[in-house]
Amino acid sequence: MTPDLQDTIANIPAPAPEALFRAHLDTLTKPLGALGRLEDLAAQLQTLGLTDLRKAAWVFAADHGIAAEGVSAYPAEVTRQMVLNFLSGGAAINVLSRLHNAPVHIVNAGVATALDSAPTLRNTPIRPGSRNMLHEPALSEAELNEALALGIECAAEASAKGFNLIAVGEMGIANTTAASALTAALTGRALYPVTGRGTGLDDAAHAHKIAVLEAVLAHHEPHLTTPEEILRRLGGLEVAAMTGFILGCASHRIALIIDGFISTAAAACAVALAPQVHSWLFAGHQSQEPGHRILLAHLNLTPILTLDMRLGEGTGAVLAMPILESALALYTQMATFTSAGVSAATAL
Ligand SMILES: Cc1cc2ncn([C@H]3O[C@H](COP(=O)(O)O)[C@@H](O)[C@H]3O)c2cc1C
Ligand SMILES: O=C(O)c1cccnc1
Repeated sequence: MTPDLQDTIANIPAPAPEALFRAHLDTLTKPLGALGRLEDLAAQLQTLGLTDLRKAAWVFAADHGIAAEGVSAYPAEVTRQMVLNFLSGGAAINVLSRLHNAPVHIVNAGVATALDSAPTLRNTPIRPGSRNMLHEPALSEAELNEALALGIECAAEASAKGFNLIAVGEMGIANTTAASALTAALTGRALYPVTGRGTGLDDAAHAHKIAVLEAVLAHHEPHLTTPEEILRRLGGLEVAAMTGFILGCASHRIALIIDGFISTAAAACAVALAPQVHSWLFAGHQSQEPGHRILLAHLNLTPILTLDMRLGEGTGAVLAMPILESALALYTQMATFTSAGVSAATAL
């Protein structure tokens, strides 16, 4: 672990105890517990000191060497094409980010073909896509450290801009394959239950994706002994950058809304490296990818939304923002039984 990463992890603050905030929720003019999960979300926001929400989305993009094995329904060049779409404002994440006032920041962590610079693009590719993990680790040690450092730098930038609630998204054709490999390695589950159809594989292509993943894990298995090795061998440039970003944000008191399968795989790596980062995480939604439900359960995170989405980009995370804002508004603005002169529960 680099000194930078060690410092970042050491600086992740502990949340405040929850009891006082739960007690306040119980004084509000509603039956005890009647706001359900909104009460959990409100209490968590309070423990993190988030009393007003300053939102943004960060989307990390990179290509994947494993795409050469035919594991995605779409060609690898879609990664770059979608980054251009993000920059011109036409992707789903752009629409939702505009609607919910969460400006999108795009990071090129390793798209294979060069991209021109643009004001909303951090254009710092580490290498032209990850290596093909069927034959070698996805990243060298130096590349892993660079990608983690890139994420930590982006977190410092987010903090300097004053954001305190950030949706974490990604773009990288074949990255559900990386997420499945990471999920199997981190949870100990078999590949079949954690491998889905990604962008829409048919039965034969899905079976091929699982066979490729079996070979990948067989190749790396003896070396998957630490979270860093798991991330380095089975991850990717945008996954490692997201891992660094999540750790960095938490160290700056920025809460994260994680998105779908890939973003959650990065969060799982972050938690494996630094369990205390967990307090800073919200799960925006549960995607259709079967491995996502398994990974969320492994992380003990309850998704805010279930909309049967399977997109990524940070879309499910941004969609959860109005729910978090609602939870906070209820917590701060509702009258109490005393202030409103409403009778409390009858003791039966
Ligand atoms: C047009 C298009 C837009 C996307 N936006 C996100 N993804 C999503 O699909 C990819 C992962 O699926 P797989 O592992 O099957 O390639 C990622 O890039 C992810 O963000 C997209 C995919 C496509 C085709
Ligand atoms: O769960 C996701 O985020 C996801 C699923 C399929 C394809 N891309 C992303």
